[in-house]
Amino acid sequence: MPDSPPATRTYSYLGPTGTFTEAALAQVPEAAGQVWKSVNNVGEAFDDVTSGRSVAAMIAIENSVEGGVSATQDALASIPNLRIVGEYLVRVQFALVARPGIELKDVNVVNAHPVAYAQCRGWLEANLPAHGHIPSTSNVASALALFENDLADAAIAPPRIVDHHELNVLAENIGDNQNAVTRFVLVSRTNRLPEPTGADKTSIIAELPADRSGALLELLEQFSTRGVNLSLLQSRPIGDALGRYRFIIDADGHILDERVADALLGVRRFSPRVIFLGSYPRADRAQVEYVDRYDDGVFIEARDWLRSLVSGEPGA
Ligand SMILES: O=C(O)C(=O)C[C@]1(C(=O)O)C=C[C@@H](O)C=C1
Repeated sequence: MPDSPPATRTYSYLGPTGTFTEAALAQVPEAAGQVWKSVNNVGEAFDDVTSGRSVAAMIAIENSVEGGVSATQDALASIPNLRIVGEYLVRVQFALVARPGIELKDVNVVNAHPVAYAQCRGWLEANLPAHGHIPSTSNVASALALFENDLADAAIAPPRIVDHHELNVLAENIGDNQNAVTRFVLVSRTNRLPEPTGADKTSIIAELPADRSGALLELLEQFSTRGVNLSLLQSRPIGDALGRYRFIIDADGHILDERVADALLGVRRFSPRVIFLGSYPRADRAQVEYVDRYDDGVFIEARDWLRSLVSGEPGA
């Protein structure tokens, strides 16, 4: 009997087609040929994953100019059983686009996704100092809205939008930093850990014990005393009272690396709430560097030594 074809899998992404999020999803080999579901916001993407409608969602988590995407970070802290299984980088460049007939001098109001708007603030202040801003759900939705209503005169959008829609570029490269990059994560409900590659990242969210002086230092010591480098440390308000924060942490290495596992045990002993978001290959595939005394073998040898002392092995 012939094998039945494998069931198609659905991946959610912030659409419509042409967004940077879609460009990030295009980097996922397993998503090729599967169903790509365009959603209007990050909440909808997470909902697709938790309900099982999608096997995974591609979500923007950090921009090199604007910083962390708070909607993503807060959702990861509040929705249980989510895992980051991959990381992808997309260079972001923006153009100011408008319908034919509109010139730069006619622009009073601009449609833009808030994260994109924040990355073009300098250009807007210099070139359209009196402009108004209407937030849109994505970089492509901003441009398409120009065909749906007259609320704005122009939109901030990816430059290639003009290949697919009747729009003109009023200004190219309006981002304040020409090297801007957005970091995306593929989020799923799986409990399976991606294999360690030697070029991995581990993401967690940890809260500090209340009213303890030096608590943040103690949290960071869990990593530094095991030779684990951090590539992200960001605070987000927990939201229930002033002065209460949780910390989003990206650590170099995989949970199956002894030094990372040991650091996580330390965090778990100390923090009232720790969320493990996943260990996954780094987008840049850069090998994690660490000094020899934090190698797996050193941890294993020390544990074996302790075990032999406890079990009373002769010569221990
Ligand atoms: O994917 C898109 O194009 C988006 O509109 C989303 C998004 C984001 O959420 O950060 C993605 C990349 C850019 O930095 C700005 C906006």
